[in-house]
Amino acid sequence: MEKALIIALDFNSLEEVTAFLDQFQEEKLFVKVGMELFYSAGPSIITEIKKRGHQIFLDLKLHDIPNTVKQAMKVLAKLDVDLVNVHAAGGKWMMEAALAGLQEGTQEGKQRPAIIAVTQLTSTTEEDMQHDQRIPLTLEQSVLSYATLASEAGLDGVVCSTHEVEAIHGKLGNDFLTVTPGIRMADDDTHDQKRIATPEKARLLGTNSIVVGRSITKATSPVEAYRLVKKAWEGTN
Ligand SMILES: O=C(O)c1cc(=O)[nH]c(=O)n1[C@@H]1O[C@H](COP(=O)(O)O)[C@@H](O)[C@H]1O
Repeated sequence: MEKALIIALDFNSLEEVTAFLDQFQEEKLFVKVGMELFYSAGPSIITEIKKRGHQIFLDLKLHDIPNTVKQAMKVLAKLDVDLVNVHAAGGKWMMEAALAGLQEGTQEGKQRPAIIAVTQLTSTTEEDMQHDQRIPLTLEQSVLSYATLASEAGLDGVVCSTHEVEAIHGKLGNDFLTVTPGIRMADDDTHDQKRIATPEKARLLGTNSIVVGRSITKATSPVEAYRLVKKAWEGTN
């Protein structure tokens, strides 16, 4: 997967998505469809976005017993998406089953969507993790351990914060994808995100792709905000 700036389309209707995308005219984007949009608009939202030529990260963060995740992935493979995800906390068998389902569901001659595992959410601090999940490790150790499991299961990469990217690439190589949300420009509201970085910092740390939602979608001018983030991410400012 090419390095990308992925816009999180956290809207709840096709109308809102269309109004947002129309502002970008012919420009081809990489967008993320998450739970809010998928649950409200249904699978046809994927066809609508694809018709416009955009790439899609379908972020449903599957986490269930291996058979359930495998069968769900088989169904998702029929949708024309480029990237999907699961929670690494579901374990290695579950991740192997997710990959197998995706492979089985992908039509012959078509490319299988890339699959990555969420490690520790970017809204989680080390203290939260140790207290709520009872994991007696540093946050980086936990992320690295989940990333190693995901790699052993044959997945293409992980969702993590920029703070763990160097450790992951150091252990698992630069081809193992790191997709990092929690991206904010220096003056932006951080909202519920805890492990954050600017797009410049993400680039310098070697992140493969960044995910940006509210800093673009809630901006007064989303197109202008997108251009600023893109320049910083690509190092062309
Ligand atoms: O899997 C994700 O995309 C994800 C994982 C994670 O650890 N943190 C995280 O914020 N996300 C998603 O990335 C997006 C970030 O949105 P903003 O905080 O608005 O930029 C949201 O759609 C989240 O669901």
